[in-house]
Amino acid sequence: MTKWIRSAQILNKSYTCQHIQSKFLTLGGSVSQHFYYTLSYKSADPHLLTRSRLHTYLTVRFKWWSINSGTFFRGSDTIGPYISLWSSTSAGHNLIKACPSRHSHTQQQSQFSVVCNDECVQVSFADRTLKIPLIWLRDHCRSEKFYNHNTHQKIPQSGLSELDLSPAEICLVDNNSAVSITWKDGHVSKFNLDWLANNFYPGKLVSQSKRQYWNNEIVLEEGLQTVSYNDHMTYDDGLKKSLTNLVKFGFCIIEETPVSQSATQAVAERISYVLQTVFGQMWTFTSDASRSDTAYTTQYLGAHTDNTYLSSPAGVQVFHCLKHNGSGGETLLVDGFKALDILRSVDQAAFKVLASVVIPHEYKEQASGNHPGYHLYNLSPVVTLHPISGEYISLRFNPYDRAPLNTLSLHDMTTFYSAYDKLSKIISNKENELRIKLNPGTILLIDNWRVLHGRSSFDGTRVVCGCYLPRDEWISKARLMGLL
Ligand SMILES: C[N+](C)(C)CCCC[C@H](N)C(=O)O
Ligand SMILES: O=C(O)CCC(=O)C(=O)O
Repeated sequence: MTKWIRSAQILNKSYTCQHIQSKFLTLGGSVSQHFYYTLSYKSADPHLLTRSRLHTYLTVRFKWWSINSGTFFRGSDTIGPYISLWSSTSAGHNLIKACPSRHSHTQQQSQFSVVCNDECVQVSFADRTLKIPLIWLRDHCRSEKFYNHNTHQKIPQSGLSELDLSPAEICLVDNNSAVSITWKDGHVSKFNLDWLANNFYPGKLVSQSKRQYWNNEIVLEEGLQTVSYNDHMTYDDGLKKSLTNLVKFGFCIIEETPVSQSATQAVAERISYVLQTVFGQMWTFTSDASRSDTAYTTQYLGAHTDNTYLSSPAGVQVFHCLKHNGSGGETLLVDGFKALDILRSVDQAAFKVLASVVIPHEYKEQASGNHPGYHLYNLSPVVTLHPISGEYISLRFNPYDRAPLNTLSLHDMTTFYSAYDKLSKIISNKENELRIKLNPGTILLIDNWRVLHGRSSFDGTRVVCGCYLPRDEWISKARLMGLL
């Protein structure tokens, strides 16, 4: 069992080297003759010491060593802009942060420190600290022995949980931009620190930082961002702007498009292939009651998301109004993630209910003509969150397509209806609703996992075409364009 020397916790106080050495001795450590010490004087971390508080400090060079095994464990003093060392003692966990001796690299480098004990490696950056379990690091080794860089696939290791994963050695390499771990079986794993920051949770909440939640006022203040058909179809920058809007607002508008289903298909296929669903690939609908759905009427449709009865709802819904010679028929849009933010702020318990209970949705249609008949049915939570970051992944909200509720206990039923009603009220609040009249030549693409859509009732002849795009495809396209 490796036990590490631990040092005094140094936070916004001034210490002399003697005090620290005595601290070491009381914690059962021993101090080598090379022991000199410089306190950190530059950091984004408000807890760390600032130059103004520093008086006379010796420079400390230290080596990590294990008391029991007696072997040197080189955590060299070139570790980042400051040095951290700790050990698990009865005194509990203390951590020292200090910048290296004057001989080390400049302070401009990103502020980080790397600390290891026998369970995890702690990487402290200026804005966050990641405690990364050693088993995770071994599992994510990117050496050619355990990872195929041509196929971007792992070469699986078995029995990780039975291995002794306390490292034989750990040190910073590649000009302190990577950490190298030598395992007891002799295998060496190297991890770029930026890669760790980007791939270990609590990870970067990229899409939340790239998303702008909106209500009516915010989105109109921002101004409706549109992209011309020509730009969308001709230039990658045009496509990138469309996808940027889709990521940021959860919808995007393409203008000056030819008024046809084929042009609508071309706009959609610039992003990904078109999904085949019970409504076909490209669909055109009007108020002829030809299908078993309210969309095929002139009635008002409250804001909802589509395909809640599918195990994976369409990622994007595309609408293009080809013709309307009457009144009404405005498209309603609501940012579902803004609505969830509002619910969470006013009633955290209700939010948690909708992120935990599972409810059924269905699509039922009798066989007729060239339709074989359908009964699509799916169980899912109203809200899906990332299990670690808490980031919103999807909102499934369609009061029209809810199937008989048979998934809740009597107690849970009351809390569910109360929570669902609260979310419904937020969604139907006009302050959260954007109304757009889709005229021929304007195509609307909606992130169906985030933004709800509906329409006001209408009269006259109204013909709308569109399609569904798969979630994974458009997200992949946005990721490849650096938008996520
Ligand atoms: C879009 N199109 C008119 C073809 C079909 C509409 C189906 C709507 C269905 N209630 C759902 O939420 O999925
Ligand atoms: O008719 C419209 O504009 C919208 C119809 C709708 O909400 C749907 O097809 O899901």
